[in-house]
Amino acid sequence: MFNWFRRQTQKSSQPEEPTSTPEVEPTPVETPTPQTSQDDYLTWAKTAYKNIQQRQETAPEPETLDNPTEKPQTPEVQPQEVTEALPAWMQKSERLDILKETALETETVPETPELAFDEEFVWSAKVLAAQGRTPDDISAEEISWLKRLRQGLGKTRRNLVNQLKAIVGQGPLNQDAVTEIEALLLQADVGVEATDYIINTLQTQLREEALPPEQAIESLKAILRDILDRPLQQVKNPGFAPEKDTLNIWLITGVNGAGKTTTIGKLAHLSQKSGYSCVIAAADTFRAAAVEQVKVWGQRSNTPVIANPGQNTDPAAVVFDAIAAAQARQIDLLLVDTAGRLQNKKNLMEELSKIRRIIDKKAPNAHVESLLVLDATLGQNGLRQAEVFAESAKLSGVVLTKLDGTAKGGVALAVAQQLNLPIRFIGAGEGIEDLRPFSSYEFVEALLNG
Ligand SMILES: Nc1nc2c(ncn2[C@@H]2O[C@H](COP(=O)(O)OP(=O)(O)OP(=O)(O)O)[C@@H](O)[C@H]2O)c(=O)[nH]1
Repeated sequence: MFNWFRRQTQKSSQPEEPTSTPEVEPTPVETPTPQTSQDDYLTWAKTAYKNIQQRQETAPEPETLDNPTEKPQTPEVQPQEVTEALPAWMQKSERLDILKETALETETVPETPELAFDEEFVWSAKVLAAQGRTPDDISAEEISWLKRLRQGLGKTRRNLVNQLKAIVGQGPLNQDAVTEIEALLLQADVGVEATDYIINTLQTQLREEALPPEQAIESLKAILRDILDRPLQQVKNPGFAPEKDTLNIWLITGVNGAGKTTTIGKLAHLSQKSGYSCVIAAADTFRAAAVEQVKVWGQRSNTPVIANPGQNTDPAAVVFDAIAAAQARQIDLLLVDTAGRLQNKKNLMEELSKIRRIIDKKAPNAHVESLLVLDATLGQNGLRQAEVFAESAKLSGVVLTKLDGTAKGGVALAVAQQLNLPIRFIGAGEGIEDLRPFSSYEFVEALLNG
């Protein structure tokens, strides 16, 4: 079973436990170094492709959610019924119908995607090779995610980065170049603070030595990675895997529409397929439709949803029930959906601290994280909302959604620089597979080297 949460994504970091057992005989292929030629990368990619194909040929039937080959250890928790007294406006919800329809479609999404040996495969293989991976231990899933990430960031890359590369690649920065770069970064919602930092650092480096274009780009990449990774220096767990043998509780916050429900569904799916049992608490009781939507995603990800009947019930009571259910079944991860649309900061703060109190009382040894879901398409406006949540919710990280199709992918840098919060997961599509743990290395490569 491939553990997405413990995947090795940086050259320096080691996985804490083996991510997968290679089923093919290892083929000796040199790990590429920064000086590696395109030919060597191509050889590496071809070997990786062959290995993936061999593994797929020998693998059992692809797992589907309808017919899992390895049943996730989810308990038979019966969620309390919520449906009996739906208000008329909700019963007619077209959005809900669409969600339900698409839920059925995605139930048969195969675990192992078909891959073509194309330019995107080679690019993805190169990103993995540069992180010290070997062609024997990479999976089709990883390649497929990198392809999606690269495609998702295409708009930002085209709008911002190609021009940026052209300017930075020219050598020492004159004042005109600085002004141009500044404008480009601000347009991509990188934010004033991160933009200033990038320009000052670049200028210092390029003033000290006139770097050839390729090296200048490498410098730029290092600066961006540094911004994205800096918030991790102050956290205890640079990785973000649920701890084994303890209850992990992740509070998912964010304004409605940011992609909270979708993120919960995708996270539940990701944890099940990475070997962690999961339960969802539908504690966004402010809106009855939110509970229904979470239940649809519970079905999609084969994850039990704990909910209370009726509208406007006490979210803390739902969390209480969900903790009891999770403890009884020794669940690894409890995902808590919280209400986003509370009238003011005071209400939000009160509700979140009430949930925290319940957790402290009922599960004092639980490992609690609080993740803010942010819509990347909102750019700087999203950050202002984030500040309210940051004050209310003791946030430990951000999930950046909707990176696909936006030209504002630069907001990731603003999140790290302005909020000083690590990005933990990114969403690059509406499907259940379109969310993965964040890697600054892969993000910057997809942004600058696509
Ligand atoms: N393109 C794209 N769309 C996304 C992504 N994540 C979520 N969405 C879409 O964003 C819309 C809102 O997502 P929800 O998960 O319902 O958002 P929410 O924050 O729970 O908001 P409410 O449903 O209003 O409670 C849906 O149409 C999702 O399909 C993403 O990564 N990419």
